[in-house]
Amino acid sequence: MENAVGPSSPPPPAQLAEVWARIRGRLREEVGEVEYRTWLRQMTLSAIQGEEAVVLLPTRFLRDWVRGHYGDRLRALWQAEVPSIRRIDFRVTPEPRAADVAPAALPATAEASRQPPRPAPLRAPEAVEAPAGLAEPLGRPAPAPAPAAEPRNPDPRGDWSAPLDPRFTFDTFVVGKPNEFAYACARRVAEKPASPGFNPLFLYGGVGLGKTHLMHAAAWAIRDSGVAEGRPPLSVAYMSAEKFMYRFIAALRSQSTMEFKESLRSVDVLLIDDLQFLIGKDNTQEEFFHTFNALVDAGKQIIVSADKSPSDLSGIEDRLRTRLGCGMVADLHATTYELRISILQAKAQSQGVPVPPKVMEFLAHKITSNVRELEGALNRLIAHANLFGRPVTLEGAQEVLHDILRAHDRRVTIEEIQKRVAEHYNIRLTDMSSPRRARNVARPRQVAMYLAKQLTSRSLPEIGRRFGGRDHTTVMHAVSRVAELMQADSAFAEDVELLRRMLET
Ligand SMILES: Nc1ncnc2c1ncn2[C@@H]1O[C@H](COP(=O)(O)OP(=O)(O)OP(=O)(O)O)[C@@H](O)[C@H]1O
Repeated sequence: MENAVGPSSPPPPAQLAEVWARIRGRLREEVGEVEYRTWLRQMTLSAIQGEEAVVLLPTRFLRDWVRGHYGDRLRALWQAEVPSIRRIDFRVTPEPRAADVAPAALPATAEASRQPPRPAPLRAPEAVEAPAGLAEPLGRPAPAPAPAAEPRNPDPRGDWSAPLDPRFTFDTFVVGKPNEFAYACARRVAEKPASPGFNPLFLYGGVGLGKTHLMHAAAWAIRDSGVAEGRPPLSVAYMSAEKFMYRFIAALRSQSTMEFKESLRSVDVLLIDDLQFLIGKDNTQEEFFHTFNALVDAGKQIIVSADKSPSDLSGIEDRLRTRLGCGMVADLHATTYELRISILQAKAQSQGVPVPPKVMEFLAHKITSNVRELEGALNRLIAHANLFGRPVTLEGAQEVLHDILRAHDRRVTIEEIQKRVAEHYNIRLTDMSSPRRARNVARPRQVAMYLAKQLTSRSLPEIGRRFGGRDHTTVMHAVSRVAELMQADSAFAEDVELLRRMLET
């Protein structure tokens, strides 16, 4: 469903750079800023060779780590964009970097000499910058896949499940008080899909608490439910609400809405993640509403996730809200200390690395915001221990995680930052999340985003969400713009520094 280019051939280089930027962006959103920066930032796309994407990493250690931990996910993301790509070949970047010299001049390192000659490297941007003059009301990148790059489902019963995350199964989900109800509902749906009272299953809760994990787990189970008896896997379509909107708009532009509708309505299970991003998009909501009805009427299961319950989602049409709430609504609560400990134990065990209980207690006390961050911190510790061949210790943890821990110690919330900045510039608090772009509102908003990045450990996507559902590229743009302005304008810099000091004390 997520395919952005034709199934048979890779796109031309310019489009490929965009595809790669999208894949990295998606990964960054999924793993969070800390994990992305630690492991994935230095990844470059070298070439497409037949069914393989060649991805370079600067060291052997990083290459092995990325291949082991993100290899399947990257392959799934590639396949969703370019179905002809079936494998990823992770290699170590030769010295000097292939970008700087012609392939013939590459030194014959043992690594390089085992590998086939490398076509000219493709350098993709780190992330898509926020386009100037954005037309889209919430400040996300304009939805503009060219008609030529339209998604096509080669086979309506084909493998829609490629974008499902192989790590997100029931087996790897740790159950505790805060999520046991949602877990039980997902299990029930997996056992008896589309039963009345459980269709749709609407999962909601704060950032990084396991909504996506649970919806994927249910989808995997439904998909493979008949396989043991020799039946083929069922078809599952998974996409974010944002992607649904992009695809729908692209289909409208290329006059292929019928195909879009038919292909979607032919799936057995439909998963829509982060439904809050459909807010205010009337046409898309209308289309979603019809797809929703068609699937439920045909006895297919729908699972939806959002950051709020149906009744609290503003900007959603009433009839859709009613439809969304008419199945089972289950929330995932903030984690407890006990659940965080259990999750850490399970994750450490699955990686086969001994982590002393003291370190787990320390992490569970310090990193309380969400599971994604907790997981990212643990992964970082384990990687450092592997890298230097040392055991994980409390002292080591304090050193390795000092940046994350510092941010958590300050305990400044994004809401406090927004409030302080709004007061300081004398604008309304609601303007922090409004679509207004007048300079007198937009600049303070950028300052607040900048401070949120500096003073909290929230990832860019999380910050974007708190500012009216904006995209992470908008936050990135705000952060660099404010930094630039601070360099150029000392009065502005003093102002921002003053705000920072007020918030820190
Ligand atoms: N109970 C749990 N057991 C094991 N892993 C968990 C649990 N809850 C969350 N995680 C892990 O935390 C990470 C974030 O979870 P997930 O992506 O499902 O969160 P989410 O609620 O969908 O977040 P978002 O609001 O950002 O979409 C994933 O790696 C997931 O596997």
